Amino acid sequence: MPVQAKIGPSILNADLSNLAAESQKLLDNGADYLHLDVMDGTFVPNLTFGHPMVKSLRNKIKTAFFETHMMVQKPEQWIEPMADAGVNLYTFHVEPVQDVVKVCRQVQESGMKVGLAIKPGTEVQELEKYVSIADVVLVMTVEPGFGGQSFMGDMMPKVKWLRDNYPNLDIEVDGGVGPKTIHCCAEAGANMIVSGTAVVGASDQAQVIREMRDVVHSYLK
Ligand SMILES: O=C(CO)[C@H](O)[C@H](O)COP(=O)(O)O
Ligand SMILES: [Fe+2]
Repeated sequence: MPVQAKIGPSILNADLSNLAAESQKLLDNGADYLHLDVMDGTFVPNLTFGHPMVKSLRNKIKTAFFETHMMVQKPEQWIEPMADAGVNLYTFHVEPVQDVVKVCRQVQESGMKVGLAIKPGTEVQELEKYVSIADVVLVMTVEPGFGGQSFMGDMMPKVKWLRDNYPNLDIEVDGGVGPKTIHCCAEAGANMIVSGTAVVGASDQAQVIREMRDVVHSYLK
């Protein structure tokens, strides 16, 4: 099936004390899914929230598609709690994991889709052996850990390599993506766009989301 253009705002830099309202606003403004950044203070030098928060959010927002971006040292540890919390797509980094295939299977057996993420320093070919089992691959365009960083355009060859080799793969980019950087992401072949600061901080969220989706759509064959 041909891939679709989807915009998934990251709530990392939103007002987390008001997460349900902030999330609902993003969805009302046209977000296709929510990207929830989970950090454990070990895999990355920052700490956010875990499954209790995601479960509370799910209790308020029943139907939206939730992705958790697991920036954690032991992704296998959080599969069951996140499935129970109502997560739809469990995206984890391959770097700290010994047996990526096994963790992918565990995620899928728990009822979630599985995404595989790579940090800027990781070769895209690392993903090649897992593409057939992954539902989504995520190419980080900043060093994971913090929102509001500058987009790394030199990650685009990874996206292009994936799109050239896997025309029907869901390819996600995350980090510093907004109206100024969406064109090169879309041209390289990304179709799932995570955008935090540029969307959350916009005076007209709906317009920014629509603009980015239109740009991605224009590059899809
Ligand atoms: O995974 C992340 C950081 O590790 C965030 O999803 C990402 O940084 C989004 O925020 P922004 O668009 O502000 O960069
Ligand atoms: Fe993220």
